[in-house]
Amino acid sequence: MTLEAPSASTYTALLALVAQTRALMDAVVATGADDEEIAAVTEELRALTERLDAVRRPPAEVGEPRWLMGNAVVGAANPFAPPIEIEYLPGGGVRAEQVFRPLHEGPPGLVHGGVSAMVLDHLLGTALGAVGRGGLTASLTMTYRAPVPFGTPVVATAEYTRSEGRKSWADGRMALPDGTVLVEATGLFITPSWFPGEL
Ligand SMILES: CCCCCCCCCC(=O)SCCNC(=O)CCNC(=O)[C@H](O)C(C)(C)COP(=O)(O)OP(=O)(O)OC[C@H]1O[C@@H](n2cnc3c(N)ncnc32)[C@H](O)[C@@H]1OP(=O)(O)O
Repeated sequence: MTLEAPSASTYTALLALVAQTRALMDAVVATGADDEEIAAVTEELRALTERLDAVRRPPAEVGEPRWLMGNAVVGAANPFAPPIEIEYLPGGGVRAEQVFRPLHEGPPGLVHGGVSAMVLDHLLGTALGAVGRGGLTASLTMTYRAPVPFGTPVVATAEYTRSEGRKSWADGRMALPDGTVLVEATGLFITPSWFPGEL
């Protein structure tokens, strides 16, 4: 059985499910429960998974109202998404403030470099979308200057830099609130021929 696009009330219910699932994921990462308790919880989760998996919603199309709900960075319906809330800056560019969690760990106590790349990739793409230059990442170059901490706010920003035909570039970075730069990214995005004109 397949659902139509979720209604507003289903969407609200999904948000609650996702928030609870994020809490579950954090608990799984940190749990010190004994073997028996872990096995019992796993059995309950297996049953819950089967119930949710019994009905699937259709995949989203680019540009439809809820097309980013499953997105791994900003998706309201995706428990894996931190999620990042992106602010569009008046002078152009985008900004997101984020507190990463132990779920995003790479080296002990620090955020995984791939998570930083994922977040900055999305932010660069959003900065390009904001100026009508939406596209897919063709290359992404990361420079890691200092470890990204979790449990404390980190500020990510990005902006469009230039275009040549279907190719566009954007720069971005993650910094501590005092401006100390931790990670820098530059990306080339290409607008495929099938992309909608305005994103
Ligand atoms: C508002 C909401 C915003 C949401 C933001 C979302 C951000 C998330 C971004 C992503 O994560 S996207 C997912 C990861 N990326 C991909 O899956 C892309 C996979 N690759 C492709 O689909 C195609 O390779 C691509 C669309 C990027 C390019 O295919 P095309 O067939 O359009 O390229 P084509 O071969 O015609 O080349 C066009 C130009 O780009 C150049 N080019 C292509 N791929 C390149 C590459 N990888 N690196 C450098 N240059 C490249 C190519 O040389 C050429 O240059 P010139 O015009 O100067 O001759």
